[in-house]
Amino acid sequence: MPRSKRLSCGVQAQTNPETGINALLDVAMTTGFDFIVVPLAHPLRALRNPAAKGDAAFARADLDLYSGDWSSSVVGQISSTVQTQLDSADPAERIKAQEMFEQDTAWASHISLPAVVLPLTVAPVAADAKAPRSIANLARVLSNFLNSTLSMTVWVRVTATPMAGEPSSTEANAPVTTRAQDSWELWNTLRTLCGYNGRLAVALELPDNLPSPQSLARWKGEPVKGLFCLSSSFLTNNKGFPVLSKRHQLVVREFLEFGTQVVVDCGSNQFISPPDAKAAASAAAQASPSGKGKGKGKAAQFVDNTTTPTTIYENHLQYIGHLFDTLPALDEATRASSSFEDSLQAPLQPLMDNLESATYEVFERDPVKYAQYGRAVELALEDRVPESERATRETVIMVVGAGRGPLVQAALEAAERANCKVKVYAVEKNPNAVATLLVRKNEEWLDSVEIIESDMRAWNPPALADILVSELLGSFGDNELSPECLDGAQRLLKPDGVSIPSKYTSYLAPLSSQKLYIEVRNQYVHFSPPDERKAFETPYVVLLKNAAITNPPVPVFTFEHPNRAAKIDNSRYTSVTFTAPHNTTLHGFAGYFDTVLYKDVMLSIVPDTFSTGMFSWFPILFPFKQPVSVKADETIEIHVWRNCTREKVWYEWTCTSPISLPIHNPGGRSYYIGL
Ligand SMILES: C[S@@+](CC[C@H](N)C(=O)[O-])C[C@H]1O[C@@H](n2cnc3c(N)ncnc32)[C@H](O)[C@@H]1O
Repeated sequence: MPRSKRLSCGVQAQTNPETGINALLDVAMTTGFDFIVVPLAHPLRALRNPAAKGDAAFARADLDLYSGDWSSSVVGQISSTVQTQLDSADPAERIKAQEMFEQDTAWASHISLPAVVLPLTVAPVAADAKAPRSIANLARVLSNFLNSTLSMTVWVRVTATPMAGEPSSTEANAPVTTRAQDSWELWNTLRTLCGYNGRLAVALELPDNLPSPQSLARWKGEPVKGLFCLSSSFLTNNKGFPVLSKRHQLVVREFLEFGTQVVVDCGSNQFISPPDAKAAASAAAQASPSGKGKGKGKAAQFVDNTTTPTTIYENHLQYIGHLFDTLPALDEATRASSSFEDSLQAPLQPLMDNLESATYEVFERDPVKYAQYGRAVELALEDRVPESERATRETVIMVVGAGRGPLVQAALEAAERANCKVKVYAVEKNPNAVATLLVRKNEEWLDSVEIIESDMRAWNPPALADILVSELLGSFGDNELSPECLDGAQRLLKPDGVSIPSKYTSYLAPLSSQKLYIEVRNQYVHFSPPDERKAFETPYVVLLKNAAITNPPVPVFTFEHPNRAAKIDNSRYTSVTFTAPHNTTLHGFAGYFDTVLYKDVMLSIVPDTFSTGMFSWFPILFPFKQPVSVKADETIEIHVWRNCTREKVWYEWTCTSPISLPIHNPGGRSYYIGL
């Protein structure tokens, strides 16, 4: 099945000062690239004096390209000297760097570029340095820019380096007086100083020598918009084509799955376009009917003064295209849910609210959930009724919270498979869903099913049930009040009756995600009146994509049914600890659940035991009000409470190590589930 997201690939190349940017863009577009990355400053005018009048000529003339090309096909690169000089000890150098930065960004805004690249070099620091190099002034100047523009994204270009404690590839040769800096740390500092601005993103450069998979995994929670592949990282295969090492391939594929744009960085090679580059480009376009560089078998053209360029790095582009095309096919579940990736949803409240038709329809498309329920009912019937009595003895099944009837249907089919005579009661409190149930009874189920419009906690049944089937589970297991509803409904069950599900457990894991932190912060507008505190004291259902889970999830709360305790107490409290595998910044924790329907028939959204193909539930996010910096090997301690009164259930949560945060949602002041 084809992927829905398309590949977007750019090229970073030098322009010929004589023929200019339009020739480069023509050749890049003819090759099939989507955009080019070029310095904002004109190559011949880069040595400039921004303070001097008339120096605006530093830039490329905006007349070189149509405005549509500037705004869709060009990413500008800010002068790389700026970032180091902005924090120079020399005030004159600092001021000049600020002027250059402002000149670059003002010009980029003038020509409406969609993004600019800000190189952030990771220079080695003195081995005895207490802190990495300062970037405070860079962050201040950058913040001022980000707060003054509404549309442009800044891609902070950093090389992927080993994390603290891991040897760097250059360390062997480096003088002992210096140590390598960690680019993730530098980025983490920069985005923190810039107040987590949503238009600040990462352009990650893959060095020829890749750091460990663990070092690279940290970028999973960061907004990596661009992945820069150096032309020097490409090897030549035995057919003469450029290919990447296995490890590079793996990393590029992972980022392609994220929808990251790839940029082939041609380094400092000069690509000299001929004076009639347009003619050459259109000739190339004719040779390649799609005009998208599909010509086969040509070696990448290194263009120099003596060669007529028609394409640049065509085979490199084809190779990236090949990596994209051979990504694993998306299964039905992934395709169905891809539009929900990293998008926050309020958890359902099926008890307090009446679900809509479209919500039921989404549930009913799940190919796994109902099959597992059917299997569980079938096994329970076989266990309860001796084979000789199955055709004659009527077994009572109650589906409580029947919705539009998929579990009723699954139970009937299970009974048929088990050759068992059953009477099914479908209990539902949503009158709109009951209307559908009645139609299905009249047209499909007839006398085998009775429809009861009632709250399951209030209905008085004509007979007790052998099997009580329900699906009242949320992403955190108990968060849609399955415990309270089933405790109220277990009167309907025979003393030896079976509840499906019989047990469910919630899990949590620490999470790092700039994207989700910013999304939560932006939620304040959805509260009336707008309220940032509420935004951070609300859990959200979210299909996690641009998020890094730092440690495997651990169990939190378990509920079992029926619950025959003399006094039922569904309040819970637990604290869980993790050891940070590396330096990171936490933005909350992810919640999951698994459930035992019957014996070994399970459903799970816990990553390690996930029920493949199921898409009824996404994880839940419990955000932290403020990012929490954690050092490798430090203890992360998270506390969660489930609180109950007669009217409502709510969670409170906090973190007490490595720092303490205020308790989130005390008394359920921002978020609760109504009973
Ligand atoms: C998550 S939906 C599941 C619906 C259906 N069983 C399915 O799998 O598609 C939960 C259903 O339980 C119903 N429900 C929740 N609490 C209930 C209660 N106390 N009594 C009766 N129905 C309830 C809701 O209206 C909703 O239709």
